[in-house]
Amino acid sequence: MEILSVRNLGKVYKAAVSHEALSNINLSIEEGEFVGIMGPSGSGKTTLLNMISTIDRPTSGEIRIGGEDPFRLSQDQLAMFRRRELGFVFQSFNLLNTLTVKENIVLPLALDGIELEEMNRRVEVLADKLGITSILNKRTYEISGGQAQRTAVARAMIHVPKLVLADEPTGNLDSKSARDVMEIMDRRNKEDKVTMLLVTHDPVAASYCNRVIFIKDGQLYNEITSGDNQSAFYQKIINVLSLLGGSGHEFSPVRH
Ligand SMILES: Nc1ncnc2c1ncn2[C@@H]1O[C@H](COP(=O)(O)OP(=O)(O)OP(=O)(O)O)[C@@H](O)[C@H]1O
Repeated sequence: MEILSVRNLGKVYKAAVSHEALSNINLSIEEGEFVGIMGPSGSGKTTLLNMISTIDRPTSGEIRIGGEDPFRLSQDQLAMFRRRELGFVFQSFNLLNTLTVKENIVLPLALDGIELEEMNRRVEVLADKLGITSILNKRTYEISGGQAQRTAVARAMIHVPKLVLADEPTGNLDSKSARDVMEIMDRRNKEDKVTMLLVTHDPVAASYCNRVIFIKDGQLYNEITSGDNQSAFYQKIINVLSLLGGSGHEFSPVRH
């Protein structure tokens, strides 16, 4: 089943000088896929993710998530749609530091009026899978960056969304924690069939995906799919990145 469909998508930022950040983007993501988006700085990755997240509106074209066009919904319906159908993982974790780890994770369920017992049951199962059971009652300032990101992954998945969107989820992590987080996302994708879309500069993170889509200057540039061998896929990613070019920090240092 197709979870995400993007058709002829375009985005123009209107300012004193208008800027066409994306043009004619077409892509489709099937249920259970784990897809990466890569491209040089300024190529339009965040713009694309913001529109799929429904945070920003396209200038042209169409986005459908689970068959629904979110931009046709009213403000209230859209807020509910985001809360129920999407899960978000950001580079900066976006956890509320007055709450405990557990309270952060159950927040989407609490907002939806799910009963306490059911919330506890779900959080226990997920915390066990993500290896964060022992920190559930800690405040977020008492945990490490890697633990914070695992907490954010749990929060993004607790309500079983149709699509989890991740923007540089390993951006603020050391290489060991980055791998841990990617392995956790990979396992949830494989075992629970969570559909995930990830924007990243990090070829190691991207090598966990089934498919990586490259964009350049606001247009689709190339797409590669993973075989069974993650190291070979990593090398394929590096090869496309070197063809794509780029001005600097975005493809280095290579953490391998
Ligand atoms: N709100 C905005 N107003 C005007 N131009 C914008 C706005 N947001 C982004 N842009 C421009 O659109 C282009 C794409 O930006 P975007 O942030 O999507 O790139 P990116 O690929 O995510 O870059 P990075 O990897 O550096 O985060 C850039 O040229 C950027 O300057």
